[in-house]
Amino acid sequence: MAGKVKSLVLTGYGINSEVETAYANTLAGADAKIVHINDVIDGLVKVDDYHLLNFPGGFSYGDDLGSGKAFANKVLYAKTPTGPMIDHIQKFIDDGKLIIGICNGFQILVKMGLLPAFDKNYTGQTATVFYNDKGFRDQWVRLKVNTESQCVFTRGISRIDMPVRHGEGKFIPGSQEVLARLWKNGHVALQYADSAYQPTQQFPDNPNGSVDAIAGICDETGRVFGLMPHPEAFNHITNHPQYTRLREQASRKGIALKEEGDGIKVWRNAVEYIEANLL
Ligand SMILES: NC(=O)CC[C@H](N)C(=O)O
Repeated sequence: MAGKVKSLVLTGYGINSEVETAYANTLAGADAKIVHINDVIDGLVKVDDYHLLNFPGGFSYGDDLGSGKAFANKVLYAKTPTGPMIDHIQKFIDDGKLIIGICNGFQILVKMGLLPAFDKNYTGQTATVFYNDKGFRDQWVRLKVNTESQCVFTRGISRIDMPVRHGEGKFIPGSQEVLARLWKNGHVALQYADSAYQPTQQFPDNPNGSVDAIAGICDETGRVFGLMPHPEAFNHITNHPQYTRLREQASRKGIALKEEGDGIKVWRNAVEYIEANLL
């Protein structure tokens, strides 16, 4: 293995999860750097120098114009000294690199048109993430992973728990055709699930009313991934609301509970992929 996985965590006005997201990257073995989007636009930092690009959660630009919309437009229309920022992102994807968008980051990717993306066409919005059916939600959710999906970040995971904290997480594809293609092409990666880890439309297991209980999707390469729940917020087993029960169950069985939270697996998968394919 030559060198270390380099991960860029974008921040900007109103983003609030960049430190946790960088920490998750670090736990998974990446070298993470938090960078303000304006430093990328000014050419002080080049996305090209990194392998993994993180769009973290938050309330960018106060959620004005709809969550993520202003930040998305900034990425779409900003010019760096070496050309439009979006061209650098397109090159990043073409070079086989990885992008993850979490919560506000997912909203940004959707509103930029990076997700959903078909036929490697990353322009034009084909879905939205709209107001939750029942207002802002701050809770843990169970997620069923679509093991048929090519998503690199969810490899080897069949179910996972994570918290959500958002008011605009209702994923709505722009048409039935978009929804059908998401399923047919293995783009649906995560669905909100009930206690048997079956996908559900029932509140609060499905916290926002997302169509087909969709909580996360990827593109056709499996290297661009976005999700509403926060994997970075499950970095240690004690984050889990059932932690004491899990600890008792484990001690009854005489097994040691592993310390690391399941959310870190998402970045471990990314790091493993980059080490195998890009270093
Ligand atoms: N935690 C977040 O990233 C929140 C996203 C967005 N501000 C919303 O409320 O929907």
